[in-house]
Amino acid sequence: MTQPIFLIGARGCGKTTVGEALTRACGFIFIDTDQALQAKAQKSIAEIVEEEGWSAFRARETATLQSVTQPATVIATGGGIILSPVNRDFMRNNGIVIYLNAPVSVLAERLEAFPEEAQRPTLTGKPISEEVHEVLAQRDALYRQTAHHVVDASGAPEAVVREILTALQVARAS
Ligand SMILES: Nc1ncnc2c1ncn2[C@@H]1O[C@H](COP(=O)(O)OP(=O)(O)OP(=O)(O)O)[C@@H](O)[C@H]1O
Ligand SMILES: O=C(O)C1=C[C@@H](O)[C@@H](O)[C@H](O)C1
Ligand SMILES: [Mg+2]
Repeated sequence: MTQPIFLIGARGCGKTTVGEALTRACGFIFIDTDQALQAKAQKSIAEIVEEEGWSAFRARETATLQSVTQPATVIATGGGIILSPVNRDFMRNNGIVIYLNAPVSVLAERLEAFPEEAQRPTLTGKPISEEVHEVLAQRDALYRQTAHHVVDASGAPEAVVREILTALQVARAS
């Protein structure tokens, strides 16, 4: 199996962290759309949003998603990639989509410890745990409808990788 693997989920669910570990486990190449987009723009996401607005960021995100997609690649996406129907269809039709699902309390704890504001400018202007709650309520259904597999992402990265590999093997065997 060399189909690309897309990791989707809320900010802080571990797409980047788990994606790097999954890449090592399956011998694929790792790409992170947030990192690729910032490298191409030579600006942080916070700077892009400040100078060009969220809709320009979203357009860059769609172009990045399409340009990085290739076989044998684990693609960690930005938390809002599923907002666009074009992105949702693209991922479902061009690879295997895994939703890293974690409760608000776990997400908020991780984001409070590692806010990385240059990559995660505020979406609502509210405190982190309120924002995580509000944004996940709006997006959870979109993550679920886009995913081929939903995986519990609240454990350690190695445990999440094991769950993903199990889901992929079960899918291949059936
Ligand atoms: N499974 C995990 N267990 C414990 N800590 C984790 C886990 N996954 C990620 N973290 C920590 O939580 C923080 C956020 O993780 P990460 O950057 O991988 O999330 P993300 O889903 O890529 O977020 P974003 O959508 O903003 O890119 C990191 O500092 C990381 O060390
Ligand atoms: O949840 C979101 O909408 C975002 C998540 C980050 O990964 C970045 O893609 C950006 O900060 C937007
Ligand atoms: Mg990330």
